[in-house]
Amino acid sequence: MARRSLLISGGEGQQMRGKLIVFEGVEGGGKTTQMQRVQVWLQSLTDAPVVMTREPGGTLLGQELRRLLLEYQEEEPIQDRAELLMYAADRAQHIEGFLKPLLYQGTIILCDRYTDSTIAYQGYGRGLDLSLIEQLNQIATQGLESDLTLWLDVDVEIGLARTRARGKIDRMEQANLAFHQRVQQGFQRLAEANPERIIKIDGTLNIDRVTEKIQLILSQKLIEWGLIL
Ligand SMILES: Nc1ncnc2c1ncn2[C@@H]1O[C@H](COP(=O)(O)OP(=O)(O)O)[C@@H](O)[C@H]1O
Ligand SMILES: Cc1cn([C@H]2C[C@H](O)[C@@H](COP(=O)(O)OP(=O)(O)O)O2)c(=O)[nH]c1=O
Repeated sequence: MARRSLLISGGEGQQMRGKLIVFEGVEGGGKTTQMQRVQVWLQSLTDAPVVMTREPGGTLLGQELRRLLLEYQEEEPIQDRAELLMYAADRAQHIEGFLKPLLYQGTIILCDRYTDSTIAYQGYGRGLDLSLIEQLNQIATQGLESDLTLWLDVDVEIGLARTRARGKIDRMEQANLAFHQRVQQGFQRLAEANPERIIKIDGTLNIDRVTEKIQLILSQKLIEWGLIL
C-alpha cells in the first residue's frame, strides 16, 4: 500500500483533516492491547501522526478525574449523576484541549472509549435517562463524532476474568455482574442502531487474529478516506 499524507488530502483553514478512531467495549475486551499494535502498524502506513489517547484521562484535568472516578473508597460513594457529570467534564476538556486541535492538524487519533461508553455505562448500566446523556454528550463533544468505532466484543465474564488476572480491579470493575451485563447490552443496542459507525469485532479470538481483523477493516477505511492509495 502506498502512503499518502493526510495533509495533502485535507482542505485549507479550519477543516478537520484528521480522523477519530474509537475503541469500545466492556472491561478486558483487549482495547489497550490492540490500540498499541494498531498505532505502530498505522504509523508505518501514513505520514500523518498517529496518536493514542483515552477517556477518562486524556488531559491533566482528565487524569485527576480518572483517579477520582476509578479509585475505590467506601466513605462517600459517588452518586450516579455526579459520576455522569465527571465523565462529561473529562470529555469536554479532552475535546477542546486535545482532540480538536490535533484533528485540525491532520492527526489520526486512536481513542480508548468515547461517547458510547457513557451511554452504555451510565445509561444502560446505571439506568440514567438516555436522552439526558445524549444531550450531555452533545454539550461535551460539540457534535464531534467518531469517524469509526471498533467494538471489541467479549462476554462480560471473560472480560472481567482477564482484568482480574491482570491485577487490582478499580471502582467500575467492582460493580456487580448484572451491571456489566446491562453495559454489554448497551453496546449491542448501540451497534445495532449505528451500523455505519460501529463495527463489531470478536474479542474472544486470539490476540493476533483480532489484530488482523482490525487491520483489514482499517485498511479499507484508510483507502475510503483517501489516506492510502
Ligand atoms: N484476544 C485476547 N485473548 C486473550 N487475552 C487477551 C486478549 N486481548 C487482551 N488480552 C489480555 O486481557 C487483559 C486485558 O486486556 P486489555 O487490552 O487491557 O483490555 P481493555 O483495555 O479492553 O480493558 C490483558 O492482560 C491482555 O493481555
Ligand atoms: C469514558 C467512560 C468510561 N467509563 C468507565 C469504563 C471503565 O470501567 C472505566 C475506565 O475505562 P478504561 O480505562 O477503558 O478501563 P479498562 O481499560 O479497564 O477497560 O471508565 C464510564 O463508565 N463512562 C464513560 O463515559
